[in-house]
Amino acid sequence: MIVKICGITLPSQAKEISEYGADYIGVITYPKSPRYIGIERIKEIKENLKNSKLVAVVVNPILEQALELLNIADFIQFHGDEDLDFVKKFPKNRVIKAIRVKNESDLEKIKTFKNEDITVLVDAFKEGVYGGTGEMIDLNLLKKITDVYDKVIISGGLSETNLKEILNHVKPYGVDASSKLEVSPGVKDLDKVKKFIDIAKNR
Ligand SMILES: O=C(O)c1ccccc1N[C@@H]1O[C@H](COP(=O)(O)O)[C@@H](O)[C@H]1O
Repeated sequence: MIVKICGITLPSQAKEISEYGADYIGVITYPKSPRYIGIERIKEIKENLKNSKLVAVVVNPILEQALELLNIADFIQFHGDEDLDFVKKFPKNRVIKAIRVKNESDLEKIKTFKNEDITVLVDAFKEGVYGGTGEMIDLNLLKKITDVYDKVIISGGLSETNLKEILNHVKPYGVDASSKLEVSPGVKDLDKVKKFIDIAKNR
């Protein structure tokens, strides 16, 4: 199972979390996020990754900017209102399409990307906030989602205190956490991060 730790802003923390075994390290390129970092800091973080892949999280990007990010990042995560036509302009094996889930009707959106073999990340929907909300998707809905598609990374309020229970109910393609593992926006609590990775890796 893929373990992604997102909202990383500090190269030193990227290094330590990568060395501890995170498969993916996520950075936020959305300027309105308190975890936003610019291209130079993204490059510094990339230089500090051991075996982890770098995921650049975007929200409704300009096409050229998003394509440029793929010169640095291994994956681009579309976390806004991007539709399938836009997402298909990118190599599908380097794309993660985030779907902010409100209710069961969003299963149709997930199937749309499943039909194109595009990896999906599900996050909790919150009006007016694109991500990093710390809010969870209902566990029964998460079960329905992971029954519909095997290439789903689950996110939204995941933490070292709730992950074990969640994994007793669902076996997702991956897990992704950010705000619940922080001491402040963009600054991770490394003990919490390590506990999260240990639980996800069942070690
Ligand atoms: O983290 C953010 O600030 C953010 C801003 C805009 C789009 C996505 C963002 N983060 C993504 O949201 C998930 C879930 O976050 P959380 O664990 O509930 O805090 C996070 O993993 C990022 O991929």
